[in-house]
Amino acid sequence: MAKYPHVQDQVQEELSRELGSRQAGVDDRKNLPYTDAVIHEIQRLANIVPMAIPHKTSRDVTFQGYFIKEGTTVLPLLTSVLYDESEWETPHTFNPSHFLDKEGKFFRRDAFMPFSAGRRVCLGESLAKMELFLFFTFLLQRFRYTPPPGVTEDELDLTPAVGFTLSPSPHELCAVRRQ
Ligand code: HEM
Repeated sequence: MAKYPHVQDQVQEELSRELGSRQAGVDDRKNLPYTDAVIHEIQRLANIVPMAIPHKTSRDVTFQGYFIKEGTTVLPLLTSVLYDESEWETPHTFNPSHFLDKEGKFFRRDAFMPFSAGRRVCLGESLAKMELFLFFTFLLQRFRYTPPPGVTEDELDLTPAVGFTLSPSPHELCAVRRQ
């Protein structure tokens, strides 16, 4: 967020306008389209589970012209969908407009699948979405985030640490209490 101060301003403006000093509840999501779009865009670009979980075909299957034999290990590459250049206007750039229509209303995108898809989709999807919304709004209502003194936004290295998941590399950030 610190690298995108205008985004932080717009989220905080929407939170103040719609909620005043009241804390957001899960039902507020529909009244906070910009905030919702920002959370979705963070999840899309952060791509924290790039390879989902390995699966195995339970029978022979032909998928998009390719024959896949029963018992084949399949790794769904979620990155290929979340960064698909034919699906997203700016696939490699943070852009909440990916989830906003011309009137500024939130809209879903089929290519948004950080929780994967199908029968083995993440079981915790609803819980995780609820938690992300409540944590994010709670923190943005109370704090403004900036780079540490002496560091410019361009100097912040947001390159993730790569493992089974992509997670933020250790870095310092200031959380300044809002009035
Ligand atoms: C932002 C948070 C989360 C993300 C991005 C995420 C993403 C994923 C992904 C990509 C998979 C693999 C699905 C597949 O193999 O096709 C998965 C599986 C799973 N997730 Fe999550 N997850 C999150 C949070 C959670 C939470 C909070 C829980 C539980 C409370 C949870 C429980 C599970 C379980 C049980 C599976 C295995 C489902 C199965 O194999 O049938 N996840 N998750």
